[in-house]
Parts: sequence; C-alpha cells; structure tokens
Amino acid sequence: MSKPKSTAEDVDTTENEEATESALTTARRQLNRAATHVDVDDGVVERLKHPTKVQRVSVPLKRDDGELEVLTGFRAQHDDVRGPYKGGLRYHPEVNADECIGLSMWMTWKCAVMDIPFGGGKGGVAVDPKQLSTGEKERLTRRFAEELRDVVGPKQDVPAPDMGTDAQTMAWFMDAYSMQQGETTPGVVTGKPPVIGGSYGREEAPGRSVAIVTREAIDYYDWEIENTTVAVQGYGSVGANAARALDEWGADVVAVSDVDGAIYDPDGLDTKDVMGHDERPGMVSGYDAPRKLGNEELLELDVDVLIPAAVGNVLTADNADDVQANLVVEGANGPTTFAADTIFEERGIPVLPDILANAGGVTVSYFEWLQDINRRQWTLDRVHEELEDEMLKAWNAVRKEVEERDVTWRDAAYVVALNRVATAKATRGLWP
Ligand SMILES: NC(=O)C1=CN([C@@H]2O[C@H](COP(=O)(O)OP(=O)(O)OC[C@H]3O[C@@H](n4cnc5c(N)ncnc54)[C@H](OP(=O)(O)O)[C@@H]3O)[C@@H](O)[C@H]2O)C=CC1
Ligand SMILES: O=C(O)CCC(=O)C(=O)O
Repeated sequence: MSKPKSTAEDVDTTENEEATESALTTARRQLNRAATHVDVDDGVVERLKHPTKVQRVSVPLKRDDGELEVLTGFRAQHDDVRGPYKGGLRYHPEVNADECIGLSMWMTWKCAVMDIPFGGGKGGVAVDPKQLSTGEKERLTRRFAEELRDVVGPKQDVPAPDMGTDAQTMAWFMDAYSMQQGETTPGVVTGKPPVIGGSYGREEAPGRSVAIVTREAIDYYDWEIENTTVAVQGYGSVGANAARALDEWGADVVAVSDVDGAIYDPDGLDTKDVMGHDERPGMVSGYDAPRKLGNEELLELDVDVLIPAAVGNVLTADNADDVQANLVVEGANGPTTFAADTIFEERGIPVLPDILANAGGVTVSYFEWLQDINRRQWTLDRVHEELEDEMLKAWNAVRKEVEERDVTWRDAAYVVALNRVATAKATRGLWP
C-alpha cells in the first residue's frame, strides 16, 4: 500500500533543524502537545519540562599508554514522584547534558506508561567506547561510579545499560559502588549478569517488548504477521532482539543494519545467523546478503513495519515524506523528530512511541530490582510471562486513549503517563 505524501508546508522545522534537534527540545515539544489533551495544572506541566537535578562530573581516565584523559559524565534526574529515578547510562561521543535531560524525561513517561514505581533518569559519558580497551572501559566505569556515588542508590537512582554499555559495565559499576558502601548492593543498578543478581531476560527485554508491541499493532490493524515485512535499523541489544523475536513469530525481517550500513533480502533474512555487534562486530554490514544498502535507504524501504532501533533523530522532516512503511515502531529513544511526527500523522502512518514500545527494558529492570530486594531469582519463563502481561496492560491503556480521544499513539501514551504523574503529585500534595 503506498502512502500519501504530506501536504503540510507549515510543519515547523525552523525552530530546530532537525537532525540536531536535541532530545530535550523534542521531549518538551511532545509534552506541550500532550498537555493540550489532559486536564493537568499548567504549573505541573511547566515543572515537568525541567529536571530535578543534573549531575555533571569529570571522569579522569588513564589510557593503556599511560596518557591521562579527562572525560565528562552526566546523570540527569528528571522526576521521582512515583519512585527512584531510573534509566540507562550511555557511552557515546555525543552524550551531553541536554541529551541526558531529554532522555530522562522520556524515562519518567516510560515508567509511568508501564505503571512501575520509578521516575526518570539518564546519564552517560561522552566517549567512543569502540576506542577503549576492556581495561579502559572498566577503569572509566569504576571512576564514573565513584563520582556518582552520592546521587545513586537502590532507593535513590538506579542506572542500567543503554547504548555502548552492557551487563559487564553494570557489574563494574555495582562492584565499585558496593566497595565504597562497604556492602554488596546489587540493587544499585539493573541489567547486571544474572550471577550477581541480574535478571534473566533483561538483555533481550527492550527488543522483546518492541516485538510484542509490533505484534499487537499488526493485530490491531488486521494484518497477518506471516505476511508482514520488517526493516530494523540498528542491530544491537534492542534491534537484534526485536528482529529475532519477530522473525520467530513469523514476520519477514527483510533488512537490518549496523553503523556501517544495511543488508537486504526480500525473502527475509535468517536473523539467528546474522550476528549482532556484541556477538561479532562488523558482522551485519559484512554479512553475505543479496543487497547492501545505506542506513538512509533502509529507512525508505517499501516494508510494512519500520523499526528504528539505533540512534535518535533518524526520521526527520527531510525523509519522513519518503518513508514507505505503513507503521513505525520506535525501538530507539527519540528516533522521530517532532516535525517528522507531524508529517507521519498527516500521511496516516501510525508511530508506536519509544515510551511504550521499548519499555520492556525498564520493566524487566523493575523485576530485577524486586529480585535484588528479595534476594530471589525468577526463572526466564516467569520473566517472559510477567513482561507479556505488563506490556499488554500498557498496550491496552494506550489503545483505549487512542480510541476514546482519537489521538496519535504518542499522544495517547503521554496522556496515560502524564495523568499518572500529575495524580501522584496531587495526591502527595506536591505542587508543582
Ligand atoms: N539497551 C537498553 O536497555 C535500551 C536501549 N534503548 C535505546 O535503543 C537504542 C539502541 O540501544 P542499544 O540497542 O542498547 O545499543 P547498542 O549499542 O547495543 O546497539 C546500537 C546499534 O545501532 C548501530 N548504530 C550506532 N550508530 C548508528 C548510526 N548512526 N546509524 C545506524 N546504526 C547505528 C550500532 O552499530 P555498530 O554495531 O556497528 O556499532 C548497533 O548495531 C538507543 O536509542 C537506546 O537508548 C531503549 C530501551 C532500552
Ligand atoms: O532498564 C532501565 O532502567 C532503563 C533502560 C533505558 O535506559 C531505557 O529504557 O531507555
């Protein structure tokens, strides 16, 4: 089915131009728009455009060659009315304060959409992890943990993996924090290896929830998963797990990519055979597939479902008119700029938002936090079952708003989240 091009000449791209639109700008614009659909005090909305606190730290790193480099790290804490701040730590050259604040706002909404008792946090270090040896990564993580010691903790702020970090990073962070506390404190981070209190199923959870939401949307629009083609940008923790789950459930995953480019097979790729970057770096763009494409071309493929699962701001006013997918499911955080969202709305292309679609990660993080408190590990089957239940609850809450208010999926998810956050503030008597 071909999609109409937008006629909106007036899509406002002037304020931001686009690929550089900060996560904070996008998050604030989304909040402004969603606030028009709910009866929430203007003061509360204004407060929610700002973080409670942003920690900026210097992280000295001794490189393997003996040189000292001073890196910059951040932890943004947006809102904790519903529980401790929660969200990932990112190692990426573009990490900065505004990015962390915007991402921490999205975490507040994500936790509220899922109705889990956390607020929003996000942090990271401005560094290219691919340029670091394992020893350098460990020293960096330990020092970062020391610098953040006063603002994190199981009841205060609980980091987790994000781009460029993984279970091993969380293990080092947990160890450094525990050494300073004088007691083993598994609950200070989630996404750890199961042997030290991590949850089974956390690693694949964000991708799995992307797949669950895609499956529900396919059903909602009366399509058949067996006749659905999917393109996935980014084949890391989120992208590879989403692609593999959808492949397993019968969809044809025809294209996937890493930072160097995309591979395309119109008959469907064998996603188990395509290794992710953690499994074997460079194996995506190096895979023997019928066609190689650029990352931009992948976004414009004629597929049923497009899943951007790499970085932010890849769907912009510049390419939204050329997207041919009938549905976009956001695996990454913030892949769609505000202007692109408007174009998709006008073209009738539904966008399933990040704050719902990839929320399986933080949901299983919540399961992990519970397991750490109780010192009792759940089985993988239990994690899968409970994740499925939580995702369906959230999906149904958002779907109800879509149907009752005739709004986009993003607005509907914001309505659910904003109402829960604002009600918590009112009930606690916090103003704003
Ligand atoms: N990990 C988590 O728990 C969660 C992550 N997210 C979000 O999902 C997104 C991806 O995170 P995650 O999967 O953890 O990250 P990973 O680091 O595991 O994987 C990122 C993937 O994206 C590719 N990539 C990096 N830069 C680009 C680019 N400019 N264009 C195209 N592809 C690129 C990488 O390629 P290469 O392998 O070549 O580097 C890799 O395949 C982020 O937005 C993150 O915030 C959301 C919820 C939870
Ligand atoms: O698991 C978590 O705590 C948060 C994961 C995350 O950073 C995200 O969902 O964007």
